[in-house]
Order: sequence, then C-alpha cells, then structure tokens
Amino acid sequence: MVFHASNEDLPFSTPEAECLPLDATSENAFDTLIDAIEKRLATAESIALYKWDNGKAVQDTEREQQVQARVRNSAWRHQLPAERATRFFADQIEAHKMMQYALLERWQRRGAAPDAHRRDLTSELRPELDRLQAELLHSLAAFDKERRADCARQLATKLRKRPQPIALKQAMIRASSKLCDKT
Ligand SMILES: O=C(O)C(=O)C[C@]1(C(=O)O)C=C[C@@H](O)C=C1
Repeated sequence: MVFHASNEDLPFSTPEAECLPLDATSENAFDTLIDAIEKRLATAESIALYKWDNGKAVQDTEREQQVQARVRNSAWRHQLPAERATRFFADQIEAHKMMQYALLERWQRRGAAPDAHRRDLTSELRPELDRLQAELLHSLAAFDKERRADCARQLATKLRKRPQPIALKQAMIRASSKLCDKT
C-alpha cells in the first residue's frame, strides 16, 4: 500500500499495482538486454544444424575476429567503451559455442539431428547475428546507464525465473556472467 496522507484530494491509499515501481527503467533495461542475449543464442540450433550437415567445426576463429572488429568499431555509436563491448561479445560468442557443442553432443549420442527447417549460414544466419549485434550493443549501453548496486542478485533472480531448456539456461548464465562487473 502507498499512502498519500498529505493531500486530501487523493484517495488515502492506492493499490501497489497502480503505482510504477521506482526502478522501472532499470528493470526494463535489464529485461531488454536479457531478451536480446536470448535472441542471439536462439540462432545456435540452426547454426549447429548447418555445421552438422556440412561437417563444419563449431570454432571459426576468423569469423570471431570479424565479429569482434565490427563490435569494436561500432561501440562508440552506442556510447560504450570498446573494451566493455568486446568483453561482453566474447561472452556471447563463448555461450553460443557452449550451446552448439551441447546440441551436437546430443545429436551424436542419438545418431541423428532433428528434422528441422535448415537455414544457410552465410546468407541467412550470420546476417541475422550481424543485425542482432546493434540491438545487443544498444541494450547493453542502456543497461549500463541504469545498473544498480544489487545487479548480481537481480540477474540471478531473472535467470532463475526464465523457463528454458537446460542447454539454453547454462548458455544464458555463461553469456551474462560478467554483466554486473564494473568494467
Ligand atoms: O558464425 C558462426 O559460425 C558461429 O558459430 C557463431 C559464432 C558467434 O557467436 O558469433 C560462434 C562461434 C564461431 O567460432 C564463430 C562465430
């Protein structure tokens, strides 16, 4: 309950649900960033399927260097220090690989990959990752502006509340492991 005792025109109390929480902006920025992280990881299954079908290794160091060069060059556009942006992206890439390895291991054990729709790595999936990059950097910048002292506790609660398959959950934890660090 919130009391408005000093103003007689206002009702004596207002249900909490009608009042905006004090930290609504911070909550929104946090949720938006976690959604964007999840969106990037959601491409891991299609990418792993492409690699399974084409016998391609998960690790592609040259592509990672290209991704990080683009991140470094566009960080300023989002008022982000290049170091913060590239460290954040290193975590996104590691989490993406973690998820791909988990899926490939599962398909190897079963002896087959799912009969799902296939998408091309070069013409569809990587361009999608490139588009998501701007969304992630934008969300990271907004999150950093509103970051609260209890960030780590908030993060743990948010991750716990997301109903997700185990491989995605673990990848989300890896992807967000340094979000609340100072640098
Ligand atoms: O583009 C790929 O091949 C991916 O698997 C995606 C990704 C990434 O997260 O950006 C992950 C692993 C590779 O080493 C390179 C890039």
